[in-house]
Amino acid sequence: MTPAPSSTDSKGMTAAPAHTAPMLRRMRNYWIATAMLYLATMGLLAAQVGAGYTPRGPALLLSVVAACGTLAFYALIHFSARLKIAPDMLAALQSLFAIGCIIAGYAIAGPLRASLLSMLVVAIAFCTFAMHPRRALLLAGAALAGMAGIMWYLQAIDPQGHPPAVEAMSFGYLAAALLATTLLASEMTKLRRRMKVSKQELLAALDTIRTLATVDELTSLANRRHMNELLGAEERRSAPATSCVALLDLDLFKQVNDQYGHAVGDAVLRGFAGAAHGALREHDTLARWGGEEFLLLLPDATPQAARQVLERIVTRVHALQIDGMTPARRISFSAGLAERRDGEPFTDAISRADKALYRAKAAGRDRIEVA
Ligand SMILES: Nc1nc2c(ncn2[C@@H]2O[C@H](COP(=O)(O)OP(=O)(O)OP(=O)(O)O)[C@@H](O)[C@H]2O)c(=O)[nH]1
Repeated sequence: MTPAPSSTDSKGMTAAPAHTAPMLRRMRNYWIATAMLYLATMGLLAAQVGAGYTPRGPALLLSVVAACGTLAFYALIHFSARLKIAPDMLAALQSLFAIGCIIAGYAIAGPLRASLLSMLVVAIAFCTFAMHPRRALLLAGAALAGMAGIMWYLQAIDPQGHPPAVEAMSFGYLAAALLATTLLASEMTKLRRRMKVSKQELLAALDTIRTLATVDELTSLANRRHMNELLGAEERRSAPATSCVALLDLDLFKQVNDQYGHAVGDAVLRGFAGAAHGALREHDTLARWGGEEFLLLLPDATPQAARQVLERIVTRVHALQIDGMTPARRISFSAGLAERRDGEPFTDAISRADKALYRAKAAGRDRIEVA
């Protein structure tokens, strides 16, 4: 039998799964396991025939039916997507076929028939893992009904060979084993589902943590921690290349807060981040370094190229219009730009950029100073 992988939503509902490549591979793997089980059973059946416990004709017929059915199911798995057979349905059909074979085996097994009951338990355990618990329960019911039918038939036509009391007690054992297997396996299924949901929740939490660890909440730019990681990675980069860093600081931002309120101040920070981000080259990174201060990393950039990027930012920031601020109030920033010297740690380059920024502020703001 081929377990049908299925997806479970947040409410625990099981959706019909699509025929994905890994799922087909899994179905084929289960098919191989099932085919080996059939092969082993046929070998045992042949041994029973050899020992004279089982009649040759019915045993041969059952073996042929089992082999043809197994091959037919391989083809059905292969073409299941094209034939639009849901994996769950395929698993149910395979289970029914296996149950049918086992019941027929029981009918012809003679004194060894009780051994076939254990195979039925295995088949039902497979079903419970493979499909929705309700469907597995139905199949277990069908298996029990089928066994009850064949046992009744056998004791009716051959009470000597199949004493009614023995058949009834065997049925009792079978019913108890199937019930226990179904309950245990459905508990396992519930456990697996819970683990799957927990795994999804953990992955979502990990995603949130990763975002919190790298992104500044207000501006959605890289945060200081992430920028430090990027600077470290850039320092470790083997290719000798010229990189630049720039510190950007909004001008007279305290006045914005005081005059328009903190919420407008926040909107200015977001507006600045969006405008600046749009002016960057593909591999540049702008991070919120602190309050209204930003650090720009420009890998593989000469000071001239870095300056061009900063000037693009200036143009965009000057054009910013923030809701709640008088249109005449222009947003501006000052910047200190420094080239990273060969092999120098970024902290040194940033420190020079900071001094250049200080000079830009001292010189009247709204300007770029190169270290
Ligand atoms: N709205 C808002 N304000 C912030 C945030 N972080 C820092 N600030 C404010 O930014 C202001 C920075 O003020 P200052 O350091 O005096 O600098 P400035 O007014 O920009 O003056 P210069 O840098 O000299 O041009 C302070 O009033 C901080 O409260 C924030 O997340 N949101």
